[in-house]
Amino acid sequence: MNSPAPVITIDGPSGSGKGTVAGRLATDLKWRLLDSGALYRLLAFAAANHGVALDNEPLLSKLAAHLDVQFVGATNGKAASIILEGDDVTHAIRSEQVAAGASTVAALPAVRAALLERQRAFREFPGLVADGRDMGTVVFPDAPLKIFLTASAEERARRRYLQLKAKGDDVSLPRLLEEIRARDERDTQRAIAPLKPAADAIQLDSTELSIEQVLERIMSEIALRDITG
Ligand SMILES: Nc1ncnc2c1ncn2[C@@H]1O[C@H](COP(=O)(O)OP(=O)(O)OP(=O)(O)O)[C@@H](O)[C@H]1O
Ligand SMILES: Nc1ccn([C@H]2C[C@H](O)[C@@H](COP(=O)(O)O)O2)c(=O)n1
Repeated sequence: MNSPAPVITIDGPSGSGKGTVAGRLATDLKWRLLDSGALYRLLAFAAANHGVALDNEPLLSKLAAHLDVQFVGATNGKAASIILEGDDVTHAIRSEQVAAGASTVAALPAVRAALLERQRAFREFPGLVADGRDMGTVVFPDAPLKIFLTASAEERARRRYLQLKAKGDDVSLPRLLEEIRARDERDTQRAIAPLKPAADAIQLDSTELSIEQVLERIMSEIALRDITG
């Protein structure tokens, strides 16, 4: 039997650097990228547009199954733009408000079930880098390399603060820390597919590491396992 395309999963809490590292890896390896958080963000955003409450599980799961979304320019690396129902929402889905909504709808089992196959469909040769919360535990349990990337909540809030400030947003560091802690709590405590390292994941604390150092560590794990697409 032919082996499926290899997958490198990168899971971890908000602000640990998953998206940045996954995007860089996908670009360097020339593999596809799955930003699974974007799907939950898109669903929360679409729910607000359609006036669907964030606890209406039957309607949200229908919306998730029929989400009209295109990742434009997403052959590898990050999608250049994300189009939802014809509108460019690339930047709009990145707010902390949408993130909180995403974390809320993500706790609903029917929503996760509706998005499962859509995520698995990203797996194509030469390979896939998948970033999220349950990539290694639920979506791609057979991935040959699983990374669980963490950093202290204070460092993650500081990174988010710098990121939003650079975009010109008016932000408060204590408020961001509070939001990060609330999201950590929701993502780790939910009953279904909670944020946790897979038993065979490599745990990497990036609090005191640069992005380049994180990438070097992951590249050495790829070489060690002889992973090729
Ligand atoms: N090791 C690092 N050192 C310093 N800054 C970092 C590091 N890793 C990521 N960053 C910066 O932190 C910010 C958040 O990173 P990123 O968006 O990749 O996190 P994330 O884990 O994907 O978060 P989320 O789950 O909320 O999308 C970005 O501005 C990124 O450049
Ligand atoms: N695999 C995933 C990806 C994301 N989520 C939820 C939980 C997050 O707080 C939220 C936004 O994700 P982000 O874009 O910040 O990575 O979406 C999840 O439950 N499972």
